[in-house]
Amino acid sequence: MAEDTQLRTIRSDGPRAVPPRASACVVVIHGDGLGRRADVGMEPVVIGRSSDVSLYIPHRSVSRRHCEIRASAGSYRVRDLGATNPTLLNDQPVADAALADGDRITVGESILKFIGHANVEAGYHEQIQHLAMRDQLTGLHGRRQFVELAEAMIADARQRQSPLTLAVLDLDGLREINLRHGHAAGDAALRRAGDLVQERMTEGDVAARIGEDEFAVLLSGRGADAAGVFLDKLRRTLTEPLALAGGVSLQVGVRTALAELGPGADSLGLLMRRIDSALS
Ligand SMILES: Nc1nc2c(ncn2[C@@H]2O[C@H](COP(=O)(O)OP(=O)(O)OP(=O)(O)O)[C@@H](O)[C@H]2O)c(=O)[nH]1
Repeated sequence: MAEDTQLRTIRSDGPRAVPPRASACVVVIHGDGLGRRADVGMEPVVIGRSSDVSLYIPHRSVSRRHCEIRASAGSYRVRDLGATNPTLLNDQPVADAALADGDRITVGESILKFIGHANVEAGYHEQIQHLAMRDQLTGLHGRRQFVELAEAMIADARQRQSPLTLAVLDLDGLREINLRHGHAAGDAALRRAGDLVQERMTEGDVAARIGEDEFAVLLSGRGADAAGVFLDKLRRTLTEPLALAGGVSLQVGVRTALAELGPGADSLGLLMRRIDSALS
């Protein structure tokens, strides 16, 4: 404390210049979908309740395809897509109108804010979203985000009748590792598990740390056989000794389970129930 008071205040020209971002963005600031955001790039951002839109708000006051935001000749526009509860722009019904930085767009019971690409707030929202949705240790999605993404993926796979399998890994002995070698060693074991999951998953898959020592991967387009191969390979690398500084070598155990989407297991809840009974 004393040291702090003796530190000289530096002269400063204020915050460093924030480079403008490549695109504007829209972020949910109130109601369902809070914190969710989307960049408005070349493709329009469609906002709605359908799982295949770019900004998904799972609330029944929101139409499946409610409105869209698009870049148009150097500016941005919002267009209502025939929503049951008309889209509002700064509290007024809107059919198609230009957007200005800071405009509020009401979609059902949620409110979104449009943030122009030169606004420092755009970067802030991106970082806050990352902090809120990601597991800070592994960089994977957290449980809440996983549930939302998984529900959308399951709805999509059912509609397209495409295979989908939930694979779960549960590390064994983390408590013991923490006790014997310290929390940093336990963190290293978790980080390695997260890295290996990320290395082995392919595009379209979603991975998350869903519990203290539990990881889930939703394998898109793959049935139980392919998921079994994926899990076996992961288990083999994960159970190899992990060498740490000071000559410490960790041996982590792993239990795995999988559940394929199908009759009797057609929701995330039912897939998780199968996983839980296989792991217990
Ligand atoms: N190092 C570290 N440890 C954690 C973290 N989160 C949870 N833990 C610890 O992980 C342990 C998880 O408990 P358990 O699931 O009973 O541990 P386990 O020994 O792996 O037992 P099982 O998974 O039931 O086989 C607890 O001791 C937690 O304190 C973390 O982020 N880092």
